[in-house]
Amino acid sequence: MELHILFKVFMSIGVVGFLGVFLRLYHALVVKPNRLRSLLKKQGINGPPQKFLLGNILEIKRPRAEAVTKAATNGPPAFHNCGADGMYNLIQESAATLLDTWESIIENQGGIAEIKIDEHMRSFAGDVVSRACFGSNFSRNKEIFSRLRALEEVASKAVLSANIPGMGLLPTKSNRARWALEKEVRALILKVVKERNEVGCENDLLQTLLDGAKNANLGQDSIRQFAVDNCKNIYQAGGATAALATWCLMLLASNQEWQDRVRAEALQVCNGLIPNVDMVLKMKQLAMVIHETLRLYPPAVVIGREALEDMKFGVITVPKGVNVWTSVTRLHTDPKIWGPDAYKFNPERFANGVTGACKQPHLYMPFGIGPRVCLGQHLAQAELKVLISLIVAKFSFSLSPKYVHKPSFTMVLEPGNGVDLLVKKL
Ligand code: HEM
Repeated sequence: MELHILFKVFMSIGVVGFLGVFLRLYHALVVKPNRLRSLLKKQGINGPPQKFLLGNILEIKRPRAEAVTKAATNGPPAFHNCGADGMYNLIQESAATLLDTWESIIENQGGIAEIKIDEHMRSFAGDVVSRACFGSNFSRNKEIFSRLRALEEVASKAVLSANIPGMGLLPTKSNRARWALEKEVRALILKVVKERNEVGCENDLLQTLLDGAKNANLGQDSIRQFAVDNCKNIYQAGGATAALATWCLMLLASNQEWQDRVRAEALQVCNGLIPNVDMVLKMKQLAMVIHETLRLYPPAVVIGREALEDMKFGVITVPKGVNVWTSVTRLHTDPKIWGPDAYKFNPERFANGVTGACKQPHLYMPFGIGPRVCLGQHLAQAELKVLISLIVAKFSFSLSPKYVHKPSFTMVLEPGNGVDLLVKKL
């Protein structure tokens, strides 16, 4: 082909590409914000609505298989074919690794050790979620966790610029890093899926998800997207459980009275045995502490829904296609709902469950609400109960003077500077 023709072809591709990028930016920067602003102005709204019960019409577009919904309501055993006792054994095995590590650190440091607990909690929660939900292929799971963690860090920085429309589309350094990581995570997850399809059936959550996608009458691309989205969700959920465990230990470290109460209960109920389902159900003080931790430091700070049709919330009209976000932290710390001590750590408020603790129990939503409520809520709470009861039975701990209170939002609400504890063996 002649040189000048080649030149013309390249020029036309360039012009079309440039026009495409320009139109996308114009829509994101000018058309969309103006349309939303005028809609909200018409309704006299200055900020997003904060308090309402999320209805069924506001939905997440991602499909959820029926079998997966069953897993959400049935509790931990539905994740794997090992039964309730097997699931508790699995959690206990992961916790044992953490306890052994702490014991040897304490021994090496002469009886009392300063431990930054965040990474330990992440390994524990990651270990449980991989084994409970994805069965085999542990090393690949580890790789996915580490890439997702990197993705969370990049994405959390992008949150700062998320309010500038169109920023997510520009090939900035952080956007390029995010796109590359997203591509990598997607490829890794699809590899896990492919390997599973080749190996055949197992009886775990991954299998439930894949069967659910196949039975949902979706096209090939949607099946792959369904698998990637749901697997990503579950891997990231390990991070939420780790954050919850970290906050819970921070609160027990700074509230010695509650640490003593939880320890006395764990020693009395478990009597040196590995906690099982019945024992965990008996630990009421621990349940109260976990509820209070989830109230003050809910790892998922917002719940989002998309309006699938125009709808009304009281005086507010939500047009089809608009995403609505509810601030969980705001609902959980509103003195009108929780009383004047709303910001105080007071697990006693949950002595009679959630209904006894607040005037409108549906506004307590650490695991979300409605048909898309968290799939792993029972697993996460079981994990935490087993881990904390084993820790308090073996160690006493207080906050290190190094600790700086800095709740930060990455993909979940985490202690921004980590949590350093002074730990000694009992
Ligand atoms: C402390 C730990 C956890 C917290 C605070 C948490 C919180 C949440 C929240 C707020 C949602 C959104 C619910 C809604 O939109 O109404 C959610 C969804 C979800 N969670 Fe969790 N989660 C945790 C642990 C887990 C674990 C361990 C798993 C894995 C087994 C898991 C799996 C999921 C899945 C698959 C969804 C999506 C459900 C759907 O879209 O249908 N979560 N979680």
